[in-house]
Amino acid sequence: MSLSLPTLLLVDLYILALVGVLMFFAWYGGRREPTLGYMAGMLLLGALSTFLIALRSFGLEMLAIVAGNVVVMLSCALLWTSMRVFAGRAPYWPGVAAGAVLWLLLCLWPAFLQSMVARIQVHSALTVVYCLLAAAELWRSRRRLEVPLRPTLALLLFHAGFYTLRIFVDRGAVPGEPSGTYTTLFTLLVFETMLVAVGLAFTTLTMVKDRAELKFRSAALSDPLTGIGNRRAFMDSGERLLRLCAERGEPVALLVCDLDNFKRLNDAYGHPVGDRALQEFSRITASRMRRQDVFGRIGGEEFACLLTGAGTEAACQVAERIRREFAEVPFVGEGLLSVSIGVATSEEGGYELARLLSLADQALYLAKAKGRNRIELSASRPGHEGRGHR
Ligand SMILES: Nc1nc2c(ncn2[C@@H]2O[C@H](COP(=O)(O)OP(=O)(O)OP(=O)(O)O)[C@@H](O)[C@H]2O)c(=O)[nH]1
Repeated sequence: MSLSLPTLLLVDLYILALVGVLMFFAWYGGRREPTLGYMAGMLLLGALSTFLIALRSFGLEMLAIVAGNVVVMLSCALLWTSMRVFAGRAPYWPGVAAGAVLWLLLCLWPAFLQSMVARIQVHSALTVVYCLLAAAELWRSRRRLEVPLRPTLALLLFHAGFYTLRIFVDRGAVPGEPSGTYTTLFTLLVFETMLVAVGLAFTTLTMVKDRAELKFRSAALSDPLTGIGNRRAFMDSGERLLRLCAERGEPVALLVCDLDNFKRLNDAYGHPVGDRALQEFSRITASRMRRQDVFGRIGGEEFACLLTGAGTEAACQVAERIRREFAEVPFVGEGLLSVSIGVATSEEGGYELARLLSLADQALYLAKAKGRNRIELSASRPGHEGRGHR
């Protein structure tokens, strides 16, 4: 099977323009994610460069060599910029222009213009540099980005490798010799570049979509005021943790914490002060949690903590530290800040979250009834009276 170069150039032009336009609409019609905007620019400039390079067959050699390659360099630079903005950095415009400017300057030098090998080597080297820069942008931010980057990185490195090979292999069309080898190489090059560009468009779109989903998911699970998990997050993670602990036979304790007289605090000092109290409580309690524990805001001024490996005594110690530390926070309206905590453990409630919550709620109710700013244990065990701690 043989591929005719003019046909391939036509297909290349059509595909890059089509994917570029689709990418443009993905950017324009969506949330104007800049990564997609630069990627659309990369594809549309790619299509334009194919058009300019194809003009060579119509005798417009200089236009193809000078303008065609300037556009290629700008297209590569936009690929790098697309990855750069995805990684959260601003575009670096001198870097974007550098490849195109260098090409233009070299074209002022007749020896360069006349040497096909030199042109191939410079063109390939600049392509490799932009691809490696794009890959480096993703690689340096790989931990922060939290979405799969491997397909994009693989395509960038494959393309960089392909063009590195070209530097050593492609000698261009040798005058006086049949141009068969050069044409085959060039055809392969156009084909590879087209596939990589389309592949990158697809993987970039996927990365952007994955990140948006991640953002929505974490927004749906976190409480914007305190930054900790909300009720849904607590219930989801709590159920998971309880299943794990049940399998291991590990004890678990649940603390349900409710700030005291919170309505009075709000009424006396205003909601912003109430909000600060909630933030302060979250900060103190979060600092008492271990990595495997689950902590969340399950209601307006109600919080819950699931403590792994904790029996009654350990749970009461943690609860008492939280209660004391919160009561000692220097705050407006001295004497107003306090918390009541109800404690239930897997010993009496088993590993069912709803049951543990109900037992801890009963204990909390007892704590409120006994004057607030105290800790009460669930009284569900036979012969066990709710015990107050203060
Ligand atoms: N500032 C602020 N207030 C909130 C928020 N969510 C709920 N509240 C308030 O918390 C108060 C809860 O009041 P109550 O349920 O009567 O509880 P309380 O005043 O703490 O009384 P006890 O629990 O019995 O000590 C209400 O006034 C709510 O408006 C919030 O995000 N910010």
